[in-house]
Amino acid sequence: MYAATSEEMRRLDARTITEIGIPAAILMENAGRQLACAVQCLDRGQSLAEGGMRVPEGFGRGRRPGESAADTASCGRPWALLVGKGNNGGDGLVAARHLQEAGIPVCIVYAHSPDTLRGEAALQRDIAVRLGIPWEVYEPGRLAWKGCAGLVDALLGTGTKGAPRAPYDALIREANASGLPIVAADLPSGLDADTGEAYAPCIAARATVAFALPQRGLLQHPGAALAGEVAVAPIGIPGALVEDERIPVQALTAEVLRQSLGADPEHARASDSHKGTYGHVLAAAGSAAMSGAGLLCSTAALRAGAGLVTWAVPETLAPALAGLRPELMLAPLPDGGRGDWAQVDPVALAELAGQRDALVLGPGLGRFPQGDAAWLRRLWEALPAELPLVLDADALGALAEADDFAQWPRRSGAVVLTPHPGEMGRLTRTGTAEVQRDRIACAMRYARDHAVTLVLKGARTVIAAPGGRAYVNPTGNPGMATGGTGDVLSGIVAALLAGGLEGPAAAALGVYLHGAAGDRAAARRRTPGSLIASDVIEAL
Ligand SMILES: NC(=O)C1=CN([C@@H]2O[C@H](COP(=O)(O)OP(=O)(O)OC[C@H]3O[C@@H](n4cnc5c(N)ncnc54)[C@H](O)[C@@H]3O)[C@@H](O)[C@H]2O)[C@@H](O)CC1
Ligand SMILES: [K+]
Repeated sequence: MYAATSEEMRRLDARTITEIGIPAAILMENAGRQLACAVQCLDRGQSLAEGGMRVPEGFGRGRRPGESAADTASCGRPWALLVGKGNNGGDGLVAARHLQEAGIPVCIVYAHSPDTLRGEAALQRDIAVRLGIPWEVYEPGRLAWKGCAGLVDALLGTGTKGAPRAPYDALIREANASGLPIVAADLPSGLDADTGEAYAPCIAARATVAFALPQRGLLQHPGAALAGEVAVAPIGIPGALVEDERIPVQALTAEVLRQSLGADPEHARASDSHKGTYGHVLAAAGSAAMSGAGLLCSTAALRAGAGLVTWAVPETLAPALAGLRPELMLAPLPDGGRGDWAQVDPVALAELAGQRDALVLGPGLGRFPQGDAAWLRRLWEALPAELPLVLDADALGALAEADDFAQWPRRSGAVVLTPHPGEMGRLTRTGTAEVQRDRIACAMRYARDHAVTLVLKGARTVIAAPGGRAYVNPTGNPGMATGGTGDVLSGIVAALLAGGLEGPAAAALGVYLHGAAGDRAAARRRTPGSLIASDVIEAL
């Protein structure tokens, strides 16, 4: 499912109106009707999914502590529709009419005088007046919130620029403080539609109805949390136009994996296959203090379906690591008796890797005292150009030391980088906060500029392909924020590369399976906090 920027959405709306000839009032009618439908779900004590609305994979959410299914039933109390002066407000006015028709009491609260509405929104205002729907204009501190069943946030939509100004700011604060369930029209007011960044203040919604396509900002935190459960509602924008717009960002689903990326989440195997069919991974990972990272990475590669996995280690460490996992082969590399990677010749590692189908480098390597970028560059140049490569953890630290990575010789094989936000901040020479501010754009830019597949980890991991497309993963849970899960992911991706998938497909499928395994593993435990990385491997 595509996720649009506000500019892409504006273009789609405009083309639907001008090229196809569907009047704007019809789009608004469809949007408002779907918004009313969501209110009716909550009014019946149902989630949007339970009420039959289309909630894509990963867009649902459980109830927060203290919430019950029944706490949204109106019991004769009105739903207040908070209406801004743009078209988002117009959607709210349409919803008010449909709710009144359905016998649900409503009242309209205009942020500004209703005289300020224009176009289709003004049309809806006039209809609401003729139908006798009660209304008032917001005055700070004067609203009787306690008498309401819930709120509809139709204040600001995709036409918003920057933080909500008066009177929206005060109204949003009062709405959040009321504790009432809020259904947001298109996106929570105060959310940056493109980045998912929340301005102060921002509506914290129980549910959001995204019109036609979800905004990009709904895919990333904090937007994803502030939107609550998200239903994506068709409003009449033709699918052919959406395809024609060539929107680069998609929410990852099993269907997107199969259709856009040619990767099968079911991982079916041909009956006449053999271990050679599934490739041989070389995992260069682990050191004296962090041998577990190497074990997790190579075991995950086995569980993810690699035909064979060899674990390369500095030779001094090999005796202690032999036999930890009987299915693994061990490749000791001369280390001058020091037991660390800094003494291992990168050319020797490249020779070993050249006989395999994919190399994963990085988990638990330890940082080298100096010159690690030079070490990595020597390896990069010694490796066969077509060999698929995953760089993770300490290998990314080494890469971040290089001033000229964009000028390194391009590889014909896949290169997948799997940074967490801190590592990404170092790779981009910005910082974690800057990366997190607009994760999707940051990942897309890096992938394009460096011709790599970039996996930006964290809640709602972003997979950006060198060709410009990006995918946002819905699977996974906070229990996976524990040491070693990253090592597991890089092992999985390496296995999928060795099995023959392209970089973006291997990365997207790997992230998806990793999260899904984490979800299964968390479901088996009493609290997600007790999840450990080995559980994720066992759940693969
Ligand atoms: N034809 C269309 O374009 C459709 C649009 N629809 C709705 O229309 C919305 C977009 O409508 P608009 O483009 O009118 O914009 P909005 O309804 O998002 O509101 C923009 C209004 O808020 C003001 N504003 C902008 N930034 C502000 C800020 N930071 N603080 C306070 N006020 C601010 C603007 O001056 C403008 O009056 C969508 O989100 C969707 O809900 C739907 O009705 C479907 C069809
Ligand atoms: K809104």
